[in-house]
Amino acid sequence: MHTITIGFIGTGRIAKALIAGLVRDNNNEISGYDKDPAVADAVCKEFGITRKNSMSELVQSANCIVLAVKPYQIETVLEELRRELRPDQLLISVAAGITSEFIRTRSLEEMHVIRVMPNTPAFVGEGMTVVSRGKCATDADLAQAEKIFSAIGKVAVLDEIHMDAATAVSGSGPAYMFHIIDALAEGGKQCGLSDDEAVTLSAQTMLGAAKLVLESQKKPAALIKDVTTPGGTTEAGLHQMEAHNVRQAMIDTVTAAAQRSVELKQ
Ligand SMILES: NC(=O)C1=CN([C@@H]2O[C@H](COP(=O)(O)OP(=O)(O)OC[C@H]3O[C@@H](n4cnc5c(N)ncnc54)[C@H](O)[C@@H]3O)[C@@H](O)[C@H]2O)C=CC1
Ligand SMILES: O=C(O)[C@@H]1CCC=N1
Repeated sequence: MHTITIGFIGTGRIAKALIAGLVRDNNNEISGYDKDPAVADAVCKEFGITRKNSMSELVQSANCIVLAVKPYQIETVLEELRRELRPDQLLISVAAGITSEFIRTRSLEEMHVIRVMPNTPAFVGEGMTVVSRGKCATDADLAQAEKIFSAIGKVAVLDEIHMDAATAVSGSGPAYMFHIIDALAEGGKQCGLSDDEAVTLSAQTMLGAAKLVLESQKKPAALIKDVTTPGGTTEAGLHQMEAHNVRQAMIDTVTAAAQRSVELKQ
């Protein structure tokens, strides 16, 4: 199989989750550079990847470069990077809100850019990654990106116009799911479970429910019916969810995150 050399600029939290998943694929040769040497050191040692001492060193040795710095740091990184880049390299950005055109116009005119929105469950091979193609990226580039990210979970290819929505649902989504797991567990504790028991019951229930949605042909509303006995326990619980308008709270959560993604472009 063809080896892909992937270089990470920024080895912070999302890079770490991606690297943890990507090292399991032997076709990848991974390196990392972070301006904070302690951060780079820790990740490179933990996952046995090559630590580069400069951005220049990293760019020279990689055919796929992943920008994994904060959105506001992208412009500075590109200023330093553009002199080193080659048009045969693939530039992948995971930065929320930053468009592929912003990246192309600040790198090389003909740069092949792919914008990606991953999420932290990549760490355990259950990532959801949304991929979109920049102006000069080819079918082969898109296929390459799909191949890389399919090693760490599911991949969806969407037009870039949908990136704000994708960021709000699956990029930020794990945080909302952790919040719900924590709240479900807290309810369990208030009803007498220990902390560990409550978190296990809650998290495994989230996992199983998600799997059922993905693997059964049923819609969530039909699956709710399968759990709910008229006059039973689920119905009593669902009345509370409706009284507190949990559904609307989740919708507002996603629209606020998507709006923030729009603002990050400015
Ligand atoms: N954390 C998450 O769940 C997700 C984050 N993202 C995106 O990933 C990007 C990174 O986010 P996090 O990993 O959460 O942030 P982070 O702060 O944990 O990591 C960013 C890293 O970049 C390094 N860095 C900053 N400037 C640099 C430079 N000039 N050269 C080399 N390294 C530099 C920092 O030292 C830091 O270690 C952001 O743009 C974010 O929008 C996307 C999807 C999910
Ligand atoms: O909170 C953020 O802005 C980033 C993007 C998606 C997840 N974390």
